Amino acid sequence: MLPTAPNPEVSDTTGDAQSCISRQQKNAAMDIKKLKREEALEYHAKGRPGKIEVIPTKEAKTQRDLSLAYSPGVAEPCKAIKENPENIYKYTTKGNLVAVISNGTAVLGLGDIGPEASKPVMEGKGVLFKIFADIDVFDIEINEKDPEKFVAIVKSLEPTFGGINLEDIKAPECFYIEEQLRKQLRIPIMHDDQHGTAIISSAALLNALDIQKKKIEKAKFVVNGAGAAAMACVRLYIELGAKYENFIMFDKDGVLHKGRTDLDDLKKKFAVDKPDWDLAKAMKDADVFLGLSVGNVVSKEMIKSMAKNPIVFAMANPDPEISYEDAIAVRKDIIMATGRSDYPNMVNNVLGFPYIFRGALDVRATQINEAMKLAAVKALAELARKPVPDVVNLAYNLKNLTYGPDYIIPKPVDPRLLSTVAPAVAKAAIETGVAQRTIDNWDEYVLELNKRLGLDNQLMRIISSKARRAPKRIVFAEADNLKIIKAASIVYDEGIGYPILLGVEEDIKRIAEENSIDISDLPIIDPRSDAYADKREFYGQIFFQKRQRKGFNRYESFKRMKDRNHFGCMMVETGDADAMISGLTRNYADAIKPALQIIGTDEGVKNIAGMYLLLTKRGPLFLADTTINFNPSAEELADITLMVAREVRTFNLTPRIAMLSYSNFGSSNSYEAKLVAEAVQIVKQRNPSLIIDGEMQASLAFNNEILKDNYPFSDLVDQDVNVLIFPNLTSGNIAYNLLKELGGADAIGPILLGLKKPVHVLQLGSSVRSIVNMALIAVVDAQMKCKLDTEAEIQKTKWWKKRRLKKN
Ligand SMILES: NC(=O)C1=CN([C@@H]2O[C@H](COP(=O)(O)OP(=O)(O)OC[C@H]3O[C@@H](n4cnc5c(N)ncnc54)[C@H](OP(=O)(O)O)[C@@H]3O)[C@@H](O)[C@H]2O)C=CC1
Ligand SMILES: CC(=O)C(=O)O
Ligand SMILES: [Mg+2]
Repeated sequence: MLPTAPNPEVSDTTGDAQSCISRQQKNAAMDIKKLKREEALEYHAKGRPGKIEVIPTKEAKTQRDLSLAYSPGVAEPCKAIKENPENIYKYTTKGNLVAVISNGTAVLGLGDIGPEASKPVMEGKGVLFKIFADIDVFDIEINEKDPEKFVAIVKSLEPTFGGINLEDIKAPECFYIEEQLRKQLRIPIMHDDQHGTAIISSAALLNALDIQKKKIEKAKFVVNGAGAAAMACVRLYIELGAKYENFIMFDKDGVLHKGRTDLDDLKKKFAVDKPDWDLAKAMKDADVFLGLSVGNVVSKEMIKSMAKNPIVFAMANPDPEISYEDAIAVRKDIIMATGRSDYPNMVNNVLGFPYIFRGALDVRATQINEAMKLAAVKALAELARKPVPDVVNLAYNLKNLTYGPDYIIPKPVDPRLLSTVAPAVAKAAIETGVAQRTIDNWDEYVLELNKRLGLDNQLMRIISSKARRAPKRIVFAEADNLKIIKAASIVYDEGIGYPILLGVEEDIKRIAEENSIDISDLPIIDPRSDAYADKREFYGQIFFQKRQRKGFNRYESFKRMKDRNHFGCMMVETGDADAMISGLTRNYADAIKPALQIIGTDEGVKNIAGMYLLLTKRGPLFLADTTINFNPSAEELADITLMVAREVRTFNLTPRIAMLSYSNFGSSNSYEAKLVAEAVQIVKQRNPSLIIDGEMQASLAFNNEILKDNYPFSDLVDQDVNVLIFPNLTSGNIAYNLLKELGGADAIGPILLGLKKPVHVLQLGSSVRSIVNMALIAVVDAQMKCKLDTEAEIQKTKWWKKRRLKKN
């Protein structure tokens, strides 16, 4: 059976906006839960072990570079800094470098697992600093529990860093450590588990109280955990108006009560006269539960007993005090948040530390003070009440995320976080006199912040969200290959598409089993088996009709259907699938032939072409033709350019095209140079509004100053070129491979342009990641090409939804 059977019983995720959000988010949660231990370990181990590396920012290639970077040149900045220590910010990385420092005594909710075992978390924080705020990080794990000695070690690191993020250090030592370092150092210090958590949860709390129509002064709080995070949260809530007497706190030995002799001074402040109270008793009629302790210590009954419209922040990581599902199952009127990214309302300090440090570093603040923290709270709370940009909805596969019970705090991928929170923090630092630098032009500062985020990250997010919004059925023609099986299972688990595996069932299942990959949900089709004789017959007939006067007789036509590439293409052609991916194990020309014979080119397209998308540091770059046309004529080159321009627009980008050659604007009279110039003219005639110029050398395309000075007439002056069209296949292919291998750019492709339906052919030996990327492109391509919003299309995918629901 082929996966075409629609199933009308399966209901779609419609309903009112709220239930739609919850449902979609829950499905996303199910996908993430499938993350296996092995996957997490493989992620960390593969390639260069760990998650971060150091990359030089200056050229260091020639003898002269080396003399500048190191001895003798390096002595000059040394002397300049000796003369004026402020110069350290001018000549070194200090101003953008933060230390993430831990002794491993309170790592997530895992407890005292030691400095070595804390390193993956600290590296992870480094990654988040970088991707969300462009801050560089050294993670430092220190084998020292004694607070005095720990302070001395960290203090000695001040010359290196612009700021220090203390992390996962247990209470009460963390209080003393932070206090001492704040007193002794002149750079911003923040214990993230205390203040990052307090800031984020305060913003979420203000919004949750607003939605639940509760007043902070009247709210009754139960706090489980009395450590670093819990104490800082409670203190900030009190600053925001909560009352001391409305808190009851628990540590691992039970309620903090006045009869206990083991309490430190801070805990004593929250001790109550209720020695016989347990968590269950305290939860009755409470308005707010705050969990910063360990996983699974709160029961459904406790949640049931809370006051009307309860607020539950179960923030222990990785497992919350009570699961999202259990909490919402017993209370319809609840606002529920966890520290996890896979449920609604992620209340996690990742929403704060990158932006708080960005703001503090940019004005060279000497500390992170209360005003800066409160500014961050306000900025975050207000941001959640504003309309959500499409890119956030897309990233979470949602239609319309709006302020309400399931959205009380911005999502971590929200690009506005950086440009909202960092300026708020920087302004507060300036106003309270702890900034050593000021910012005069705030608009310019916001532009600068946005630039730091980099377009390439966002582009992949957009593509992946677009794909996940309407997943399509993808045939993988070479499914007896481990890389394909791995990629197909990722495609399925991440909701990118619905893979169909072609090949011998036994072989595919064996490979999957040997490598512990769960493909039990994925249909396997063996085109050679008797079970598909009817399909072969049906496809063979169509193939024969298409090719009978093009060299194929009846016998050959039917025989071809045993070949997986032909069978897969026929599936796409007849609507039994939406896209095909092949080519991992075959040469490119062989893999592409069936697609041309069966699917053919789009209306008005004479020749197909191949394009690569390179994710470079300066943004996405599209290169064509890299795979198909050996020596295109001027007319053909123009066709290729127009196809590329169309495709680039599907990524929501404006194409800015440089037509490359070895000469600049007629500087050579050769046939090759003139051909490119002619192609430019043809394109300009056919689409006068396109931003395009040439013929030009590649270096000119990226050197605006030289272009402006020497060729001020060019359409590309002051344009960021993002498309390179090559004069022939040789140059295109060589350039793409060089950029990929030596330039370190991530490459996605080759993306086939001009076919009527999406078939994509991988390069021999592509990695799992590039296969998944290709699947993303194939799904987006299929969405454009098969009018996905028709009822028939929706019906086709329901078949799959039913499988997924059954499985989960
Ligand atoms: N979502 C987020 O952004 C964040 C979440 N967290 C999470 O909060 C938790 C605590 O972290 P942190 O404050 O840094 O760690 P600490 O070690 O400083 O504090 C842990 C606290 O939990 C208490 N505790 C342990 N077991 C229980 C229990 N069964 N019942 C009640 N209390 C218990 C401890 O009691 P005792 O004092 O007696 O030892 C201590 O007070 C972790 O799970 C962490 O992942 C932390 C920071 C941010
Ligand atoms: C999020 C975090 O910092 C923690 O769980 O410790
Ligand atoms: Mg932490």
